[in-house]
Amino acid sequence: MSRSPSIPDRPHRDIDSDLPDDERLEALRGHYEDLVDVNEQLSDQLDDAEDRRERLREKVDRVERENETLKSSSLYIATVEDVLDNEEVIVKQHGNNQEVLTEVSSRAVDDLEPGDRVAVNDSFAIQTILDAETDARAQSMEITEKPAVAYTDIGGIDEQVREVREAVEQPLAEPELFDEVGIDPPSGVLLYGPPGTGKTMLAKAVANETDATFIKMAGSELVRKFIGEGSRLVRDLFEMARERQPAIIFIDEIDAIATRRTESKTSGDAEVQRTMMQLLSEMDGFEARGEVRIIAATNRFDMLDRAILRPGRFDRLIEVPEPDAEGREQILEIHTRNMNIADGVDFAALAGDTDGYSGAEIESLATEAGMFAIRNDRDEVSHQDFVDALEKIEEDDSSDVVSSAGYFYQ
Ligand SMILES: Nc1ncnc2c1ncn2[C@@H]1O[C@H](COP(=O)(O)OP(=O)(O)OP(=O)(O)O)[C@@H](O)[C@H]1O
Repeated sequence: MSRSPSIPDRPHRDIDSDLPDDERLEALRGHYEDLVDVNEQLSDQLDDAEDRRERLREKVDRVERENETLKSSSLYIATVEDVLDNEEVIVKQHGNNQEVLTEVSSRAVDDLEPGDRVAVNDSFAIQTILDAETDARAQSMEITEKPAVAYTDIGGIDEQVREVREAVEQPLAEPELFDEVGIDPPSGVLLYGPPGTGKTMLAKAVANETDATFIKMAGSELVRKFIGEGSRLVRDLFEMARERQPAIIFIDEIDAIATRRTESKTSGDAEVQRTMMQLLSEMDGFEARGEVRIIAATNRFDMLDRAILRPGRFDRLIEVPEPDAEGREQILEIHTRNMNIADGVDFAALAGDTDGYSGAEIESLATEAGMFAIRNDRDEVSHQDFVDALEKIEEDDSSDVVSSAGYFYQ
């Protein structure tokens, strides 16, 4: 706090009454000038004090108003859509989907990100950012405005890319085609196949190509991490997609919530069952020609409850298999695009040596080969680096088997 300025001393002069008249007059004039000086200083100080009082009064008014608003009104929940440069954000109120541009303080703007849930008052001023704990929804969903995956980043599954484009991209990009012909596009697309073959990539690539928001939820997390909240979160997932449409909902590991019904009736099973029923009812009430498309993925097709495969639900099944030799070569080329590759690296031969490798494993092979080059002080990756990397991966894999077997038999 600034200290008040000190009050100037009252000017004082002893004027000798015996002085000749002209000298006394001179002394009195000097005294008068001192008085005028002090008067000016005091009047400046008074102006300053009045300014300060005005500023304080404004501050008190503002705090009182904020206090009143907080006391008197309920707050509404909204989602931050966009944070602009000039301390403004766009929020969308839940329920009526009204989009509003609102100002925030420079302090608060740094804490806000698109996708955050906030509480706003009647005039849409943001009062609180709902933290992650209040907001399991934010934690359970991964929302990406524009995923950085293109179709050209996906190798070896051209046929699957074509099918997904037809079932997901076309209804979003050219809905009139379906209107004209008078058919509904597939409601949901189920990608199934071994881990690491590009299912998530495919879903992200369609979102990217169609400028749709990508909203991912992992089935396994719904049943393990957000126990008791599964069905609410599924409802939120669809609501979020409608708010942000065009959107692609991607439910990974759908088998975790859509397993075949077992005989056991534990409370955990009942909870999973409720989550699945919510998913089915969301899908049944869904506008097939709308701007939200649903993709799910599983590595355990055999375990799925057939109820989710009925027409109007996941009615387009696309198998994403492990890549064949040609596919592996393409994937190797994709993952070495930004690497400094020496002449003489034979991708076709490497593809032949990696039978049974998934796309994800081929990506690790490329990274491992790069590590060999670095270890040997080279900035170019040679064919031998790939061969060494392959050997290391196979060794690591076989020691994994030994250790897991050891653990199993303990
Ligand atoms: N067909 C592919 N082409 C290029 N890269 C691939 C391919 N498949 C997998 N990858 C690489 O592996 C990573 C993991 O792939 P992705 O997450 O799409 O697999 P997934 O099939 O969804 O696996 P999971 O079933 O384990 O979720 C990708 O980020 C990518 O780098």
